[in-house]
Amino acid sequence: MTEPALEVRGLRKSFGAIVASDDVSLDLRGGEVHALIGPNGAGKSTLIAQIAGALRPDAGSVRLAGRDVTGLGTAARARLGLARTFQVSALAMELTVLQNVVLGVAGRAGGAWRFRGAALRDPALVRPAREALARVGLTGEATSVVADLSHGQRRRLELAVALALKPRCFVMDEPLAGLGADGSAEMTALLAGLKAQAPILLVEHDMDAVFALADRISVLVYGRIISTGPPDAIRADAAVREAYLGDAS
Ligand SMILES: Nc1ncnc2c1ncn2[C@@H]1O[C@H](COP(=O)(O)OP(=O)(O)OP(=O)(O)O)[C@@H](O)[C@H]1O
Repeated sequence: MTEPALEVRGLRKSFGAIVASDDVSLDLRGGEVHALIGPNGAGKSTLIAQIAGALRPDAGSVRLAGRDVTGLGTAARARLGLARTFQVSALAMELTVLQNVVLGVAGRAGGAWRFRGAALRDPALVRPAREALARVGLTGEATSVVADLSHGQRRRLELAVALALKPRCFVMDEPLAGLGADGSAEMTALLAGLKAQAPILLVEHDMDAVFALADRISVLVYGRIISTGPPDAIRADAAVREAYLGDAS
């Protein structure tokens, strides 16, 4: 069997008396969407922050494609192929759609900002940028300034920037937040197609989307994963219904 894209073992993180991650283990396998759900305060953000390298765990490990990255920060993990999206938008509002993607690729390749003009003409950067834009349906907006885009278009552009870097895995923080019904449906369809390229660890509050998209779901309650399985099994799990889904119905 191939290595999981992401492998989390025994993560622990406490804030004073609060145990926000309590011996959490999970993996993300090639080709899947693995959703992480749980009530407010269950520890989803804390877990994602440790996986992305923004927060140091008290104990446990994170492996990316078999490599132990527990001691590395966010930038190093990103360079190794972990794409964390939708947390804070890093788009340059005054630049065009295509420029944003090209400069994203150039930045990762170590290109300096002062060579921006050269980067924007370099076919080795422009080609993958255009491919990524096509993938998210923004080819027609390539020359639009980001400030003129709709919220939904900006979200797709963020995805294009991540995609152009050819990540090994995506860690997505509420990709549907703030999108209306149409935008959510569009993004959900896009994510369903993306997972073949790189698997997705997904935190999302929209349960309809989670159950439609996920191949597996892990349920986090008080910092612990109480169940992991395919959507049907999670829906039928009595402990999950009691702890979480029951609340919503
Ligand atoms: N920096 C911090 N200092 C102290 N307590 C924290 C900190 N970050 C998180 N917590 C606590 O850890 C627990 C888990 O919080 P976390 O934000 O990870 O949950 P969540 O599942 O992401 O919640 P939500 O769905 O509301 O975003 C909560 O009790 C929270 O108050």
